[in-house]
Amino acid sequence: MAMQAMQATEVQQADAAPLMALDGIRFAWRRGATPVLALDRFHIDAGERIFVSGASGSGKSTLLALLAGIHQPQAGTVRWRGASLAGYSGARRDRFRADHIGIVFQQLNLVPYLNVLDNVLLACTFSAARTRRAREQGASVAEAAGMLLGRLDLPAPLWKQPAGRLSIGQQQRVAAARALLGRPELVLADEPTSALDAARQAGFMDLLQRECHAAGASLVFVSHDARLAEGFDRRVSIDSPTAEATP
Ligand SMILES: Nc1ncnc2c1ncn2[C@@H]1O[C@H](COP(=O)(O)OP(=O)(O)OP(=O)(O)O)[C@@H](O)[C@H]1O
Repeated sequence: MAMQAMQATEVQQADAAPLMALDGIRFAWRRGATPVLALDRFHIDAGERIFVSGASGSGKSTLLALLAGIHQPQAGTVRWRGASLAGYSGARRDRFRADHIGIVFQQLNLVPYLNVLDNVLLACTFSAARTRRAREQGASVAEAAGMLLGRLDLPAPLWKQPAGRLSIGQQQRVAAARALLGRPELVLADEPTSALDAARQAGFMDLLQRECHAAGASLVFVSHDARLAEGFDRRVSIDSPTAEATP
């Protein structure tokens, strides 16, 4: 009975915890060097859309790498639904990322010689959980990918084209579809609009926010361009040395 009560309490705590919580974070590239990122508190609630601004070199990409479990801080805690990632091996962090996080990189990171559809399907290659959730979105993973591509204004005639032959704007939408396939709980975007003109930037921001909302995903979008912050639930600046990123 006592055990059942304890398990119930743990479940309640996990439910109450933010989706992701960074506390007391200090990250330096070399041991003993001055931290390039110092964040006292950065919490992400489920479904929340956060815009992170900061000057070039302020640590925005570093923050995303910590959220994605690519790097680990020298001090502080990174928790996912209340559970610390600190004891995870590299392989377990890779699996955690594949299962729960969609990433749109600054350089997009598409495989140029693979076709559009295969680039999107890569999201599920390393994750049974993403594959299962994608199948719930469509009759098959490929159908779910096609539905997403369609909603992102990439019609079927483009799907068999090598990704490297698409325009930058089209490639950005392919990268967004890959990040969203299989409904990850968290989407991270690292200045993916920097190569677009203002009108296309606005269009892409609308699409990304709309699709994250439809999937129930939280979104952390980093950019030095504060004009893109419209429509987000919260804005956070990481320019100050120990940014306090509370609502
Ligand atoms: N692999 C690395 N090794 C050593 N230092 C690095 C490495 N990557 C980034 N840095 C340094 O860490 C600091 C933060 O870099 P980061 O890329 O996180 O900043 P950013 O805010 O994303 O910049 P930008 O807006 O220009 O992309 C910078 O001083 C940068 O030079």
